[in-house]
Amino acid sequence: MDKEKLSIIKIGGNIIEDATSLDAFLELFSNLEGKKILVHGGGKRATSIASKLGIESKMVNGRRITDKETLEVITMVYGGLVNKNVVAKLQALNIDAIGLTGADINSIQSEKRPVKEIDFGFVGDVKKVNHTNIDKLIQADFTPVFCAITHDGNGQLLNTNADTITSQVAVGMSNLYETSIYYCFELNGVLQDFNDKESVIKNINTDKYKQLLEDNIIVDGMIPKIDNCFDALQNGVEKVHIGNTSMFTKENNNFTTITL
Ligand SMILES: Nc1ncnc2c1ncn2[C@@H]1O[C@H](COP(=O)(O)OP(=O)(O)O)[C@@H](O)[C@H]1O
Ligand SMILES: CC(=O)N[C@@H](CCC(=O)OP(=O)(O)O)C(=O)O
Repeated sequence: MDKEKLSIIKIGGNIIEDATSLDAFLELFSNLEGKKILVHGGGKRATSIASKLGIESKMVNGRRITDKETLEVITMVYGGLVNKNVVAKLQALNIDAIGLTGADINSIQSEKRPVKEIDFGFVGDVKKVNHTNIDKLIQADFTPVFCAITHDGNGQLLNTNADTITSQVAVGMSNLYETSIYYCFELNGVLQDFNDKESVIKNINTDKYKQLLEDNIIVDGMIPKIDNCFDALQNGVEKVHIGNTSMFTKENNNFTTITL
């Protein structure tokens, strides 16, 4: 029997910072048919609030060095401020959303990243997604909204990149569903020429990716994002797309699809 479809949609920090695009996105998300999960970032907001508190933010390879104080900030910002506002806005759109960290219903367990050349502090690498518990919420017609926080099973919260949460939750849920990932951000897709917002690369496979990296067309945060896409596809996820906030609507066919 064919598996039922499940869409896992991620919104990045730039969308969260722009109330108009966030509201427009949430409206489209609320109209999306079928079972769905939302994952949100919020790195920009964490950086600005940390700065107001006199805490400097340090990123290495797109990942936040998370000391004890920074962990407190990200817990308040991702788990509280951003997550609860998104949930409240979805409730206003008649979506019965439930906000979660990975500690809630033991949904995402991770392991503190081992210290090698860099000590990332309280950053977690995902070890186990509890697809059974997450599915209990979905089956009850709740819409899970995940923030970028996981736990280690021993009472420690850990900061985990929202793109990674997305791919790992999708991999876990692909035990039960035919899963598709939509990474939504402020651009139309992965661009061939960063100065031309219409130069969307329609398809990227492993060979094309190698070439784009060599040519320095894909840089910065896009590198770990696409690495997460390939990881998801290699581990059971059916489809992965990168595009703007309306990419999952029928009218929009201008986005990037990642294939192996
Ligand atoms: N070729 C490219 N096309 C589009 N974006 C790119 C490209 N190369 C690098 N990027 C960068 O990747 C960023 C998206 O990744 P990321 O920083 O993880 O953002 P988010 O978490 O908001 O999705 C874009 O804002 C852009 O600056
Ligand atoms: C470990 C790590 O780097 N975690 C990220 C989690 C938030 C995130 O991923 O937010 P965006 O999607 O908005 O970038 C961070 O603290 O920035």
